[in-house]
Amino acid sequence: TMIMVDGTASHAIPPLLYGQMFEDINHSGDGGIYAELLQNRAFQQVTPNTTAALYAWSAINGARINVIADPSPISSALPNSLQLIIPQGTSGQVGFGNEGYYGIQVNSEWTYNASFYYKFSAASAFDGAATVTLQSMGEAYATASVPISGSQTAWKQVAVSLTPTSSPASTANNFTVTFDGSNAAGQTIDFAMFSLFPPTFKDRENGLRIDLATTLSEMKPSFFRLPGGNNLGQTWATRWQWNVTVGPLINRPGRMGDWGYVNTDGLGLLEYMYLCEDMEIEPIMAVWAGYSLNDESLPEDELATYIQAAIDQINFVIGDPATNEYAALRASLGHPDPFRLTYVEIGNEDFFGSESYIYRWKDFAGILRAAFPHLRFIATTYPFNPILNPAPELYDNHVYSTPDYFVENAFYYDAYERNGTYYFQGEYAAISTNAADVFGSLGRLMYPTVQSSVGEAAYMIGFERNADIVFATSYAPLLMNVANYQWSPNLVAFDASRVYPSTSYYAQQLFSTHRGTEYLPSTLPTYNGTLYWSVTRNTTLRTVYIKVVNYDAAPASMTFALPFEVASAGLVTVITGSADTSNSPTTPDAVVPTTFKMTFAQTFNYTAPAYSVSALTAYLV
Ligand SMILES: O=S(=O)(O)O[C@H]1C[C@H](O)[C@@H](O)[C@@H]1CO
Repeated sequence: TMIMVDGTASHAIPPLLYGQMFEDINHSGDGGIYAELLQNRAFQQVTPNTTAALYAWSAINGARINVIADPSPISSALPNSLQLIIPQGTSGQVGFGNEGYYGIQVNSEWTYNASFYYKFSAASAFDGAATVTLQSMGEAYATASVPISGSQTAWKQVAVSLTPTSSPASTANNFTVTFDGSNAAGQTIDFAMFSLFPPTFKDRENGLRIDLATTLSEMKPSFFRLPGGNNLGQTWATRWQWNVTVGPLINRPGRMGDWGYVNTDGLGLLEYMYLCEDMEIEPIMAVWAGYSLNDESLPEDELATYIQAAIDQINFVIGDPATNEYAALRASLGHPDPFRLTYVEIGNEDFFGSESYIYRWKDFAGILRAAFPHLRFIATTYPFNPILNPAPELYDNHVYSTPDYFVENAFYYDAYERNGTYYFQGEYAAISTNAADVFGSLGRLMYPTVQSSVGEAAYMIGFERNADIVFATSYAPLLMNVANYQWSPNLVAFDASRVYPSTSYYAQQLFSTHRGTEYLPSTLPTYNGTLYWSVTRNTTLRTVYIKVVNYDAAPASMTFALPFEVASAGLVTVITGSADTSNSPTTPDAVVPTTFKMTFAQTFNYTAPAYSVSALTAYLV
């Protein structure tokens, strides 16, 4: 294949072309990137006096534990507490433990911060101590003692640091709080708001798990879509409410997320903004827009409260503390300066509720555009279907399908009308090999495969060729706790101690780290073929990037004819492997990018391996 490259750029590569879509699905947040190690730490959204309320907690050595609706709760947001009764006649260490989110990594290089609140519902003469440990099967890796006084009838927070003496390979460890049964016999003690944190990304308080945040950061994304796809809330009752996700953790009630588990909202709006700030990326932030399942959306005359909530949410992020109370709240929480924000999404996948979106978009976009004229608002129905007023400048397209679909549709955006509308490919992934049952189980992928990642890459070549109208793209979903997930495949899998970047993660990383600032037209790939390429240039770095995608089972020989000179010394980074290969916990590095030196000339040859994604880097002379 002979490819002629044009030296005149046709369009810029927009700054946000590659980024990340986040929502708390598959324990992406709680039990994932949010670094809290204890599951069900505050008994949020559980029914007292049930076994389920004790999820992840267990009694030790004869203790009796129960989640109660506390008559004097730690806060109105956290009505439940854990009541411990130490029966008469017990001896040894008696108390309770937490198993974490399917394990707890114990690392002797880390100092852990543990804390909890306690009170005695009735004053007692008890004057002793709680032993706090990180342990497995009775072997304590870290131990600390906390004075506990029976005179403490009001809630009191206690904190200890734990430094393990070894790093067990297994993550089957527990956080425990116990008492010496002999001298604590007969005591009843209430507990609330437990927390156990390891060191965090950029040392941020209430922050992020370092290995996961680092992996995401190393993909060099430019944006972070939050707080969700579906987890924005598909019903009024379960909607995400920004204002109850900020401030002290004991004031955050949490909510039942859209994926079947309680969201603590410890990863709240301010934490999301710090994530963006610490990863030097900008948010694409959604506001809940009155959508309900089965199109039982809020009627137009009930929207005002939620439009105001959206205004307040935006002001919390970018408002002036001198003039806006929610911006002042941000300042009081330690961040007086506004955060970066350009893009605000109105709802999520409102094509499921497009009839009501006609008025919901009209009112949300109309009022928010007037309130924030410099922000850009994204519609989430199908483009121009239905027709919306005011006309959206931006649409968020989502597509999940087979690897073949992405190859067959590599020219999807070439056919789009250029009419001043720009597109966010906010969610896409090859999720199944079975076109007849994409969302079902037949052919569904557990992890991305070389074939699915190469298929996606063909589609991504189309993003660059059409970056005059495609301004942002992100694979979805981003994260998956392999111990408890609701959706597969995902970009990055993880367990309690390890991160497993997928073949699609490496493809995303390859495109994102070889972006260029402008697109150079070239001979068009064959429509519905197996070989795709794009040429971009970074005028500042004086580099030329050529991405090549070969979806064929055979290598592809190519000749590129450049209209300018390049240095002979260049590089090529390749991702390749057999079609069905995945990176997984059992084969974490089955496919990783490899980089080679490559000799360039104004006309040069390149052979793309079978099933491969390549990024060639040449240097202008
Ligand atoms: O069942 S779907 O609608 O396909 O769910 C998808 C679309 C939604 O925005 C996101 O939350 C979810 C997984 O990424």
